[in-house]
Amino acid sequence: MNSCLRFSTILKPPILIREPNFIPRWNSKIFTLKRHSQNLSSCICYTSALQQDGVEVLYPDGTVEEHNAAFEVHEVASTRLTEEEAFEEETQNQNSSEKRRNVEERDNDSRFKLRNGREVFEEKAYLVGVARKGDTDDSFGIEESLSELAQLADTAGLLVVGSTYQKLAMPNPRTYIGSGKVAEIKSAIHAFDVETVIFDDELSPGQLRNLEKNFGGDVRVCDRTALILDIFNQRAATREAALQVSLAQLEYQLPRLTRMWTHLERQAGGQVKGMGEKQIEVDKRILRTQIGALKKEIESVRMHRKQYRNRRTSVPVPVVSLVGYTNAGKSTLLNRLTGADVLAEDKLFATLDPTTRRVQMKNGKEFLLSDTVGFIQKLPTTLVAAFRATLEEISESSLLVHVVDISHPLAEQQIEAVDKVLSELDASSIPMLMVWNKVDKASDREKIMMEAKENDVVCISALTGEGLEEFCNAVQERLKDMMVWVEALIPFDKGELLSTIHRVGMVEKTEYAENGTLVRAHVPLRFARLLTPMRQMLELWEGHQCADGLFRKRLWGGTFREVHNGKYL
Ligand SMILES: Nc1nc2c(ncn2[C@@H]2O[C@H](COP(=O)(O)OP(=O)(O)OP(=O)(O)O)[C@@H](O)[C@H]2O)c(=O)[nH]1
Ligand SMILES: [Mg+2]
Repeated sequence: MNSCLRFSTILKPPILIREPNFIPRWNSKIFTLKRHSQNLSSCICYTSALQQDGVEVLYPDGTVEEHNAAFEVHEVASTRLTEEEAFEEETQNQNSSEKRRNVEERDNDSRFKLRNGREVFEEKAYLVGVARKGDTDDSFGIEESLSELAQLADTAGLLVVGSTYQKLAMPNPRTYIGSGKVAEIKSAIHAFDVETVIFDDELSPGQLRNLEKNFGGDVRVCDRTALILDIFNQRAATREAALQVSLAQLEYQLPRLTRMWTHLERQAGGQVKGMGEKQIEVDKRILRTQIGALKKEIESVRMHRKQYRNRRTSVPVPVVSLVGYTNAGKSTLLNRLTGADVLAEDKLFATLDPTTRRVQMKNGKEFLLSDTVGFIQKLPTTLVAAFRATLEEISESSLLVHVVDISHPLAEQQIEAVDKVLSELDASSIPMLMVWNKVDKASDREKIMMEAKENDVVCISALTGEGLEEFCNAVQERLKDMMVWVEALIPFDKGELLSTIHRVGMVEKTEYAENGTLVRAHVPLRFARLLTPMRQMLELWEGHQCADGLFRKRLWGGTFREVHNGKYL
């Protein structure tokens, strides 16, 4: 006969003991949990679970308590079972454990979500922010910043279960937040089964380590920077983007390496600190070598891009770059104007790689429109530096179009954040056209339209197509402002140059002469350089020395004016 334990009562409602990978076994016992001699409630516990420290008891009303010394655990009874009873008990236990496993599996299965074409496990995340006392009203408020962090977490495939913030004059150098807040978050971790705690600001390596120690267990602590790097990592679809993200991640990891080696110190009771330190040095060296190799590879990508851009400038169509806050609608605008098929979705950082397409206007004019990665407040500097190859596309364009989601409550702050990144990229001096997008969604539409008129801003809806013709005209006008005035004589055998002038420039007048076509037009500076020989031909053709020794210049319409030392008389 099997020796089995018999339980005196089956207690209801059942209370779950939460233990990772815990599978109830048939030889479980029934205990009553008592605290301070007062019966809390009876529950089913498991020997193995109770033997561990820090076991949590989840009550049916959702409250959670940690099993510790405050509990007295009483075994209610244990008797021997007959073989039949034991069999029945075993079957019942197996059934219920199977049910439990199924529920757990279903729970886990439902947390696998498809993100950016990849299946990710939706970890439970808790968000933490700090409002600095003295922050100006025009900056992102803590609640808005946390709601943006929640959007980032969602984009990264995390399930946000709660958030909190603290107002501080200065962040705590050890734990970033105060000890009371740390304790509060610890309770939330237990209550919501949190797996990741995300801080809205960049944490120092020491703060990360201390927080992880404080929160204990398997809770992962990370900051906004790590989250953004993670999103970029998930979204990097091309080799160039992948290289740049890897570089940014390694640069971010380098000062944080110590975290990985603390377990050595712990294992040895802190006595072989040197052992961990040596290993850190070795690892830092490995990381630095990897960083060096990546930088070299990125440099070759950068050179390749540059060559491609140079080839493109030989066809002198002006390049207009779309810049703006992430999710402003840049890719939607590019798609709408060019029929491109760039991914545009209600997620942050949908675009990482630049896409350039030709925009053909109704009047036959054209320009190249380039869409690239969006910006965000507190954009990690490592990321800006690593994405220099991609972002050079912006700094080398003729015109920037700053796309703003005007329906966003923090549109003004977003504009400032974009301007800040542009100045980091030394792109502030490039002429810019401001475009307010999503006017279809804006609540105070009339007011916005009025303000736009006063500030020389174009209002559009990339989604509905409203204002797009006005947008193209405005781009054309801005490009014209940047063009130079040329008069040239284009030989008849260079007909393709003439059609390019019509395409990229603003032609005022053409006239046929005996050895070519006379053109007066505004053309992009780069193109004007290409026309230099033809401008000289015109000079030669126009100016001729007369018998009196003076040069006379043939003017448009066939009249001549006298020229002396290059000046009209
Ligand atoms: N209502 C409305 N929604 C728009 C408009 N333009 C874009 N959207 C939506 O805004 C979301 C973001 O659009 P995207 O074009 O991906 O934005 P983006 O600026 O390229 O974003 P990133 O690539 O993340 O920098 C999508 O869900 C679009 O459908 C608009 O004019 N009106
Ligand atoms: Mg985009």
